[in-house]
This record gives sequence, structure tokens and C-alpha cells, in this order.
Amino acid sequence: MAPRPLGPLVLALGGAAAVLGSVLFILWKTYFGRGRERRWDRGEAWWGAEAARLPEWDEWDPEDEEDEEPALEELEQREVLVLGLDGAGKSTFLRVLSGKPPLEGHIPTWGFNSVRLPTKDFEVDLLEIGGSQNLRFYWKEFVNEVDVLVFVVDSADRLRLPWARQELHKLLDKDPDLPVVVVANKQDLSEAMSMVELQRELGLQAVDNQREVFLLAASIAPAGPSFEEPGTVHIWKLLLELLS
Ligand SMILES: Nc1nc2c(ncn2[C@@H]2O[C@H](COP(=O)(O)OP(=O)(O)OP(=O)(O)O)[C@@H](O)[C@H]2O)c(=O)[nH]1
Ligand SMILES: [Mg+2]
Repeated sequence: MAPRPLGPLVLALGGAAAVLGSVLFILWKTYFGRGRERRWDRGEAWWGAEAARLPEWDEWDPEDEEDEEPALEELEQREVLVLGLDGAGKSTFLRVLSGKPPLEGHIPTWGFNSVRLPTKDFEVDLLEIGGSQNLRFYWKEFVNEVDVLVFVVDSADRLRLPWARQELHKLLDKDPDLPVVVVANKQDLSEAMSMVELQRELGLQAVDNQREVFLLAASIAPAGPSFEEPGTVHIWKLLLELLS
């Protein structure tokens, strides 16, 4: 049977989706690309950069104006894409890394969400794209543009693990050289799958040995106060190693 030609509606929808994906990407690039910096309050982020100090009025010296402005050293940028099914904990990850407390309950990200974190040697831009079904279509548009992919999985969501696996493998196939950090989140929950189980169910043993794919256990925002498993610090340390 001859292949059916694509109807005009399908073509129009496909075109609109591609345009929206590009627009999202351009917005992100524009937001960060202009070097629009967020000023971190001391103590807001635990690696906090020193805030710039402006001179007081009585310290102002007109001769200073003639001095050439010192060139601001531009820090290099590193880009990290944060994906995973809705409710896995992506926004919580970004919040906790920024030194903010997790929000109560799940507030879905209807588009994208990003933070820029300064380090000694470079700045790290983390971009989350919402995990709801209609947004997953755009994920693949971004994977070739970043330095590392973080894929967050809800370790207690057994029912949807096959979906997570499918999406993860689509991304792995899209860019075979991209380092990937799979975060097995919500390990604090009693129904959470073990790391051995997750490695098997996510099909990670089958991934090429040469490839940089890591599976890390995490409890980014543990439900109980007494839980002592690692939060985000070990993920951040691995990211810094991969980005260096
Ligand atoms: N028990 C437990 N809950 C967590 C953990 N991390 C995040 N959560 C909760 O999981 C829910 C969803 O978290 P979000 O960060 O909003 O999920 P998301 O991946 O950004 O979801 P979308 O934006 O819809 O794609 C929130 O209620 C979080 O508090 C964890 O380590 N343990
Ligand atoms: Mg979110």
C-alpha cells in the first residue's frame, strides 16, 4: 500500500509545534545569552558568589570617571538540561540547588523554568522543561544544545516507569555523546524501587559501556524530617566534574 500523504492539518500542527519549540529555545538563549545576571544574596545559595559592591555617594571621586572601566571577566557558560516525567522532582531540584525551600505539593511547570548558578570557574545554566505529556515533544529539540542531561525519575512511581524508560532512551539515542545523569529521586518513600531494580527497569545495563551514564539515588525533598539519605549535593558535585 502506498504511504498516505500527510494531511494539511498534520503538517500545520507539526509546523506549529516546531516553531514553538524553537521559540522556547530562543527565549532561553536570549534570557541567559545577554548575560543578564541574577544577584545572589549571601546565604541564598550555599556556594554563594560575592555580591558586587557599589561605591557609596561620599566615596565618589570625579577622577574615577576618567579611569577606564575595568573589563569584567566573563565567566564561561555550561548548560544542563533537566528532564523527566511530570512530578518527578525537576522544579524541586532547581529550587533546592538555588538554596530555596521546596514548595508544598506539585505545581506543574507549563513551559520551562531555569536558574543560573555561579561557580568559581564557570556559570551553570539549568533548564527544566515541564514533564507533562504535551511538553515532552519539545525535549528532543534541546538535547543537542547542552553539555549534560539530568533525567529525574520518581523511584516510587512504578506504574509510569515504562514511560520514563521510553522517554529516557529516546533522548539517549538522540545524542549518543551526551553525558547523562539519571537521578532516582524520592528514595525516602517506602515504596521506592531499589537502585538494582531501577537500573534493570530503566534498561541501563544495555547502554554502551563507553557512554557516560550515571544512576544516582536521591531524596531531593524528603517527606520526613529525619531522613538522612543524600539530597542534591552529590548530584551537584558530579555535574561539576562532568562540566569541568
Ligand atoms: N517524598 C518526596 N517527594 C519529593 C521529593 N522531591 C520532590 N518531591 C515532591 O514531588 C512533587 C513534584 O515535584 P516537582 O519538582 O514539582 O516535579 P516536576 O518534575 O518539576 O514536575 P513538572 O513540572 O510537572 O514536570 C512535589 O510535591 C515535591 O515536593 C523527594 O525526594 N521525596
Ligand atoms: Mg516542574
